[in-house]
Amino acid sequence: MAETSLDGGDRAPVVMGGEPGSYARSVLTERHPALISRVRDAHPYTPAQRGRLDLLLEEITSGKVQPLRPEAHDRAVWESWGMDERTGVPWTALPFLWAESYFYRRLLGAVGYFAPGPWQGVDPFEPSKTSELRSSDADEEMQALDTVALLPSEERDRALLLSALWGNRADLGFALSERGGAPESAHGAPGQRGAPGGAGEGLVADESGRLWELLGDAERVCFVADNAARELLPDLALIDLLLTSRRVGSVVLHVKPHPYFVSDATMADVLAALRRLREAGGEAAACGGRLREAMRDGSLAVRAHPFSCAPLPYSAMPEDLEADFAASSLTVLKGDLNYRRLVGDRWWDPATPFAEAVGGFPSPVAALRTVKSDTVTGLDPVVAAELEAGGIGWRTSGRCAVVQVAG
Ligand SMILES: O=P(O)(O)OC[C@H]1O[C@](O)(CO)[C@@H](O)[C@@H]1O
Repeated sequence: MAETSLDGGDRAPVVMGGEPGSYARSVLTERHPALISRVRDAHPYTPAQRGRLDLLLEEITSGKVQPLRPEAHDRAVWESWGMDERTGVPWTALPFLWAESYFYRRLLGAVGYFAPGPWQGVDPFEPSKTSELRSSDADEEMQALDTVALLPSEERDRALLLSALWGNRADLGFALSERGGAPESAHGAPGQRGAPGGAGEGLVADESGRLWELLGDAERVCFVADNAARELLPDLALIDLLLTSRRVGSVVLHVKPHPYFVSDATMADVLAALRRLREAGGEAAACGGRLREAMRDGSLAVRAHPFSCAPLPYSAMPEDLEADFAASSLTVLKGDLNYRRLVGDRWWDPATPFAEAVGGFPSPVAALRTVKSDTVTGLDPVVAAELEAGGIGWRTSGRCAVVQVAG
């Protein structure tokens, strides 16, 4: 099957993996091989596991896409997500989103994540997630919650929102790319992160006023998480704010059913983050304790839907997931990948209105995202022109962020 960037009718062209010199191509041809080397060293994998990682490396660098094994538990699902049509195609001839997503599925297969046996369920990215969770930066951020708790409510709320927003720069996959930004510089004190400063940096679209309005009336909120550790900690603090001070009745936290895109949060990561909060003392511990109670009484539920790891846009979501979002007053989507799936991973003109690009979602939806890939919408035309005048590097530096709302 030969796919082209124009598949999908009159919408903007799909971001393909192979465009020479593109960011997408660098992810597929540089970052993914680097990631395989890193995973090789993450755990004392057996010769068989290392052999499968080597084969995967060969396949993604010089081979063609291979299908999942016939006995794979999710083979039928991947067939329905387009695996058969793409089998035998060079990796760089695929849509970027599909290629990335399938790569992570194959990586887990190579280390035996799904197969019965001692390695089943062992997260290849756990060592890096854990070291980030235990870092002194994470300590400082949790201590900062003591100060934030003393702020007047409006300032406190904005500080927690911005903290969750810029927490999205703490993305371990992103850190592997030389062309990506430097996550370690992403974290100032909460409340001071609205504008890192300088050209091509900071909050380039801010519809947080509308977001707070929607939250004011919200009974139930779906919060679709992105990364674990240093992103999940401030996300949990924001969820705690919604459940306590903002009086949202219930929050459904969506996480990934298995490790994905290096640092994406799973249920195990939620539990690790809750433990870390509770061990931190002060306001962080109080927050962790409240969230633990909220999970126990059901006001905070966690879901891990298979479609959360699908290589497809949200417009293709199954009915049960759609019903979950539709039952919410608001869905908050964190991060770059969720953004790409929300508007479609396309070369939008960045001044295309966000709601037009979303095109329809079962509930009002808000995106909290630092910009780490080429898909951007909803910018003021003047801001977009200024950013584009400096080249397209701003789209992948992680130094710009957006808070955008549709519905
Ligand atoms: O963790 P986030 O914000 O979803 O970012 C992940 C992003 O990293 C990349 O893998 C590379 O930028 C993108 O493909 C993806 O959108």
